Amino acid sequence: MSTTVKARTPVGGGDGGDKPTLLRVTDLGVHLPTGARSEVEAVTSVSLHVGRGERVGIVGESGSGKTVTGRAIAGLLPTSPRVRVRGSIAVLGREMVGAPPAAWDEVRAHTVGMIFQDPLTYLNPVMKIGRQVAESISPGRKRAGADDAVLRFLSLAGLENVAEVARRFPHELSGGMRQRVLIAIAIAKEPDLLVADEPTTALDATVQQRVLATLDETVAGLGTSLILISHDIAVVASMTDRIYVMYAGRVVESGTTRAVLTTPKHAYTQALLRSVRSLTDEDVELYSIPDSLRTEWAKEGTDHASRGL
Ligand SMILES: Nc1ncnc2c1ncn2[C@@H]1O[C@H](COP(=O)(O)OP(=O)(O)OP(=O)(O)O)[C@@H](O)[C@H]1O
Repeated sequence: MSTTVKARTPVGGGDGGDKPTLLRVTDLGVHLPTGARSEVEAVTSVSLHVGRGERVGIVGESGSGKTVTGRAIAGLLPTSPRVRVRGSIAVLGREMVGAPPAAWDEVRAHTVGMIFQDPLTYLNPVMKIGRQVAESISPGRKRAGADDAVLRFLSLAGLENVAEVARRFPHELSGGMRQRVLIAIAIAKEPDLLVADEPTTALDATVQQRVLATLDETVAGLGTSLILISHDIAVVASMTDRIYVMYAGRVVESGTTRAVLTTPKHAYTQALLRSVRSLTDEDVELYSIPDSLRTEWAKEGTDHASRGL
């Protein structure tokens, strides 16, 4: 267990149905080319929704289709004509499957932002941090004082000495600072929805906790909806209202975070929960796990591989 972020109290009635829908994905399928004549169906029949201000987790093991789902939602799948997307991705009611690149540019400029795992891949190595944040700020706000806004977003993303940070290049910052810069760049667009794909996986445990806490506070402060993608169910659990569990390209279980954690129905979810932890007292308190379930898990052991899953 690596996180000490406080357990999140679910919002509303739990299934998100009481929140105005910001994003509705229906029966999403994504085929990606893997060679000259081969392809993989990376995502099959995925349906999910996110309400305004809601936080949703997508969890599953490596290769289960989380990233492809997140990239599809942000319109960031590879651009090859051999990439086939079917089903529906409705952003604020607007259908985006089959939409032209300009429509996706507009959605990414105002509505959907994405934070990736590896900041160095996404930051421009030869551009100062301040300018990279400034380029994310909408033109109207820029006129109102670009420098102040840059410093404000860097500060909102949990960075200190922001004037100094703004003058630096990406390689002059630590991994945790770079990840915070990515958060600043993403929130500078003031999106309605942030898709954070394994935002802290590359960081060590202590930095991970701090960056997660910052992400938590930032989206709460701005009222931004969040899709948090992680292989680590503990990270997702502590930050989200609802969870979708993916396995082999499909959603195999979904529900409120509490329900999925305490009464997982699908064998894969049960295995995922067993595999991520030997429960400590802190976990039990953090996730409000009932004693009965703790005892049951303890009896079953933690090695899901031996169960052939
Ligand atoms: N650009 C790509 N081209 C071809 N196949 C891809 C591409 N990206 C992902 N895939 C395949 O799509 C499937 C789903 O991958 P995806 O990256 O979404 O999984 P994931 O759950 O995010 O895993 P991880 O946690 O390792 O990132 C896998 O079979 C993967 O090999």
